[in-house]
Amino acid sequence: MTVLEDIVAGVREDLADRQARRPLESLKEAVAARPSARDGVSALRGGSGALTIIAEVKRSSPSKGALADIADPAGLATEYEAGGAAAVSVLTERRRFGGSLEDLESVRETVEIPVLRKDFVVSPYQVWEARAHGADLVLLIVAALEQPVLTGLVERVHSLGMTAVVEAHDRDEARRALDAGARVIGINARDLHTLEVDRSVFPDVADVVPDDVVRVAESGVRGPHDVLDYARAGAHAVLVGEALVTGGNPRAAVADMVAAGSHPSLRTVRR
Ligand SMILES: O=P(O)(O)OC[C@@H](O)[C@@H](O)c1c[nH]c2ccccc12
Repeated sequence: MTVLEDIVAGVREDLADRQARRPLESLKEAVAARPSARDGVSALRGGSGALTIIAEVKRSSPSKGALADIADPAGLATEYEAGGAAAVSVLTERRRFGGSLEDLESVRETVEIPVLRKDFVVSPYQVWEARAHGADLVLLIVAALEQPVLTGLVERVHSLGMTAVVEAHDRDEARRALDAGARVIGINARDLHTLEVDRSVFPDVADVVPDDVVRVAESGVRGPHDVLDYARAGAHAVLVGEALVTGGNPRAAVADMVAAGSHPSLRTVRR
């Protein structure tokens, strides 16, 4: 079993428990009572042509173990927003990442910027759940999904007014993401089967993603230098977790990355 398969097996068990406790009808009622989702595409594209930052609330990871306690996820998200983040990503997977839907809910209640549910979504139930707890964007991982299921989930996310961030790790997966109707593609430098990070994945995969689709570079961003490299390689947005939760000053760390992403030298290379 690869790491990804192992994580998804655990996710399916937890999902079955939640489904047994709360019927889909109840989630649908909660969704109907919510204000509409915020526009994730506009937020990630930014206004001025500068690269945008998605800052992640991440307690632990399968590759590094515990990263940060994060007793107050909403407080952390507020720091991210103050630093200039365009969106907040909240890990909701419990077993390996220490997240929860309560984290998602509390972040959504606190910040004005769009919020991404980061999890291993395999069923429409989780999409309803995401919206019921306030998500504006939902991650879908190509490597974890058969093509018809992926397409169905993208449609469900969009039909609920949210934006799917469809994650790919190679060119074939990026083509599958486009075929499934993705308007935002996350290009993950980390291989979810082995957990290896390879920053050369982004330029290789970005090549098959047209300019009208938002390109998000994910994982392994250590600081402003990596942000600048990804911007030069054509990223519209960069998703950062570990470097922000372990650095001690999340607001300043985001602000430094935002500054790197608006560097004047980028104006000639980016659209
Ligand atoms: O902590 P990092 O290396 O900055 O990575 C953040 C994010 O890209 C990573 O958490 C991630 C990317 N894709 C995922 C899919 C599931 C869980 C987590 C992820």
